[in-house]
Amino acid sequence: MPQVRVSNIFLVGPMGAGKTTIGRQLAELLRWEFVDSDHEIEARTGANIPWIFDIEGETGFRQRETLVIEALTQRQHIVLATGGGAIMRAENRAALHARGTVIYLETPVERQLERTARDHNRPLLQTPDPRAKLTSLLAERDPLYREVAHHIMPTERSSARDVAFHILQVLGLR
Ligand SMILES: Nc1ncnc2c1ncn2[C@@H]1O[C@H](COP(=O)(O)OP(=O)(O)OP(=O)(O)O)[C@@H](O)[C@H]1O
Ligand SMILES: O=C(O)C1=C[C@@H](O)[C@@H](O)[C@H](O)C1
Ligand SMILES: [Mg+2]
Repeated sequence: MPQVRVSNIFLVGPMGAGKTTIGRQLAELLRWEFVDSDHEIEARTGANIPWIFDIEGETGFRQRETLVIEALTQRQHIVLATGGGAIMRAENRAALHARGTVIYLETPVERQLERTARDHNRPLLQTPDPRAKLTSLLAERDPLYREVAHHIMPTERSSARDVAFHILQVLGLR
């Protein structure tokens, strides 16, 4: 089968999977532009994510997210870190799958908890039991991450740097 040329890399996965961290490193290694859909939503709205959730609810945030995914996936040679819930809408999954190579950063709940413990910018984790929340989100979303992905990369036992190199290797980019 002829190798398909990779023109974009889209990272999907749960909170704390390392999408932002690994995405930045990939972009640097490839000399491509790095874009983070959460940051883009904040920049376009002029408000941070907790504020958007407070004022517009999760539904308002998801509408903004779909507009941003639709716009960003039309670019070329970008590494895009998506928000953890970006795969919830079928239209987002369709745009991601068709317009780039989608990598699922597969990460167990224990690692997600460790990696998100010090950060309060994730409204869905402002709950008395973040472990239970991450567990139920992953149960609901894991099938969708798998559905949209072209490749699945475990992040549990590797540093962000090693995951980035492994992705380049799998995609034949180094
Ligand atoms: N493979 C890894 N090993 C150890 N730590 C990691 C790894 N990947 C990311 N981290 C660390 O975990 C934290 C969360 O990572 P990051 O913000 O990149 O996750 P994310 O997937 O973008 O989350 P979100 O969906 O909430 O935006 C950061 O402090 C980062 O340095
Ligand atoms: O998992 C989620 O639904 C979210 C993840 C973050 O990246 C942000 O997009 C927001 O906090 C929602
Ligand atoms: Mg992120």
